[in-house]
Amino acid sequence: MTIRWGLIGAGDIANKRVAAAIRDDPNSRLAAVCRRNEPLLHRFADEFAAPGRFTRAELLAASPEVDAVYIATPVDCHLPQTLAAARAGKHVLVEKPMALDPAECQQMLSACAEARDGAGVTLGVAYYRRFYPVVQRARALIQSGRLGRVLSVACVTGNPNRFGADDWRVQRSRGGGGPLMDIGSHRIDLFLHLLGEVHGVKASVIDSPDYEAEQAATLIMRFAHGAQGVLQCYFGTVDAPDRLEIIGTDGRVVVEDLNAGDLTLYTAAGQTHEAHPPAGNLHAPLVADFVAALLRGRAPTVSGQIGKQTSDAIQMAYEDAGL
Ligand SMILES: NC(=O)C1=CN([C@@H]2O[C@H](COP(=O)(O)OP(=O)(O)OC[C@H]3O[C@@H](n4cnc5c(N)ncnc54)[C@H](OP(=O)(O)O)[C@@H]3O)[C@@H](O)[C@H]2O)C=CC1
Ligand SMILES: O=C1CO[C@H](CO)[C@@H](O)[C@@H]1O
Repeated sequence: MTIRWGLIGAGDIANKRVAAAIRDDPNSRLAAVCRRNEPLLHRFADEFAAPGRFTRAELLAASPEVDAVYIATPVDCHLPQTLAAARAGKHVLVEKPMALDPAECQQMLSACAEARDGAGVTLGVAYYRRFYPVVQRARALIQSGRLGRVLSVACVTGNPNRFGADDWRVQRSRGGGGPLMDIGSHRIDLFLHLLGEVHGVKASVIDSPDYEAEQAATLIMRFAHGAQGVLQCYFGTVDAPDRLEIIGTDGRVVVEDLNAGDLTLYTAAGQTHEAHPPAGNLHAPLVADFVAALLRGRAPTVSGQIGKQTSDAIQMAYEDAGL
């Protein structure tokens, strides 16, 4: 069976990765695209050979030619567009962060559970970093006991863009926050994947002189087995740091650049280097996993419930920082 996708949002990430991931997936077809700018809509739909073209998300969602909707719009659109898709009985894979706050995530979960007269539709969130080979290797090292008792996982991330106040990513009403929402969210999902449930969050933020959202955020999180997660995230850095370090009582793992995938393992026996680069389009395993979930009747790896846990942690952080 082939999943006929409707893609809502045809901007940066749709153009760079999402449409190609759908086009290249053997069990998927890009059936329709939606954005409000009509000339750009046709240009995008022509490039990816999508027959259906819509300027209103609810019309795409209602199309009988669409089985599942991929939402790649600014964060404030995720809730209304998920509700429209769920009401039309369509499965939803939504970009990260899942929504502006946990209350919105809950509305999305409820709408998807109640869809199709209570039978429900599948909801997934695009935290694709779980599929990185280097992340899978780091998780296996933790689970094998090779690192001993894990004391902490730390991530540093930055985006060098100098965002202006008119960019949705730095407007609380449109992006929900700044770097914590935009790039910190990916790393919180990694912490959840590596360490389990979050038990508490302490946070501090630095305001930006140029826009409403924070420019920097530092979080210390407590996880289920007592380990801590330490997250630093920034907008306006000189380059794009993307570092992971795991410290255990018997071993330490350093991944200088998660997108490159080189891992160094330090143990009492010395250090070893391993290469686990991601293969091709980073969104391809995410789309393949969601399609497999639909075809096999299982939950996607990053379900809506899992995606909401990151939003819960972000809300705890903003509250602790007094925002
Ligand atoms: N997973 C990842 O690594 C990445 C994820 N993202 C996430 O993807 C999402 C989109 O980001 P990005 O592509 O950078 O954003 P852009 O601003 O580049 O693109 C947004 C797109 O959404 C469309 N859009 C906006 N409002 C509506 C609406 N009401 N109805 C239909 N279409 C609309 C815009 O077109 P128009 O104005 O014509 O409607 C545009 O095509 C965000 O959640 C972001 O966090 C982004 C980058 C990387
Ligand atoms: O990983 C990413 C790359 O940068 C983008 C812009 O800050 C993010 O939205 C995205 O999640």
